Amino acid sequence: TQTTRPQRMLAAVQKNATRGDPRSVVKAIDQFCRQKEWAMNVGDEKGCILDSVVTEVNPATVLELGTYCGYSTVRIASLLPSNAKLITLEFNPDYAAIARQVIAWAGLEDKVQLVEGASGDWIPKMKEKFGIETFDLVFLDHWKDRYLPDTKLMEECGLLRKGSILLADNVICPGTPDYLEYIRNSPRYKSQYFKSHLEYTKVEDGLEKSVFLG
Ligand SMILES: Cc1ccc(Cc2cc(O)c(O)c(C(=O)NC/C=C/[C@H]3O[C@@H](n4cnc5c(N)ncnc54)[C@H](O)[C@@H]3O)c2)cc1
Ligand SMILES: [Mg+2]
Repeated sequence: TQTTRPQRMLAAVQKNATRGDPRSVVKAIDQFCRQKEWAMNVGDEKGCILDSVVTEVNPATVLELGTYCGYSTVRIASLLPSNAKLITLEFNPDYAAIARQVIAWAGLEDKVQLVEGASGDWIPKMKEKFGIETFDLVFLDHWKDRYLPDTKLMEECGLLRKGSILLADNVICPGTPDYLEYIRNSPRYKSQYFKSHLEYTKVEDGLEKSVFLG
């Protein structure tokens, strides 16, 4: 029977990466996507920008929207201080199952809580279910038409504090026009665009980093 692309990506990790070595997991996925099959991971070029933002923020609490196969989950978690917590939401059970194994291969399961469910359902439960007051960093990389509603939901649920950072993937390609318009014109955010390329291609894309001003 035919395997899926995420299954083939996981096989590449288990074949080429060293257990417990997050950087080798990231490298194995990037090699798979460059040499074998393109997949919608944030990738190595935008991944370096992600790494620099995570390092600069040094967050104690991180929310990732859209785990997919766990590539950015591993990148982020590998840079977190020991007591930090990364919650990642994924509503596709097949992707979630692959991501759990990728995260485990990297040896990061203690830093990551993968929640199988929809962001719209789980954002309002963050305080009661996980004891989260606010998020220091949010990485948005799920369906592009959910960036804006979920950002408004996080505001309404009081999950953002003065200084919380939102980092959004794909603001050019596929594009998130309504989110960009809102976040760049809202007096409650200070935004900065990091020009880059769509993962594994020469097409323009970029990350939008926004600071919540309270
Ligand atoms: C035209 C065109 C097409 C594709 C591309 C290339 C391209 C490049 C990229 O970096 C991309 O991130 C994407 C992209 O579409 N990403 C969507 C990613 C979704 C993942 O998140 C999951 N999910 C989606 N909504 C939710 C939700 N509410 N709650 C919980 N999980 C959710 C899904 O289950 C997937 O695991 C596409 C470029 C241009
Ligand atoms: Mg993306």
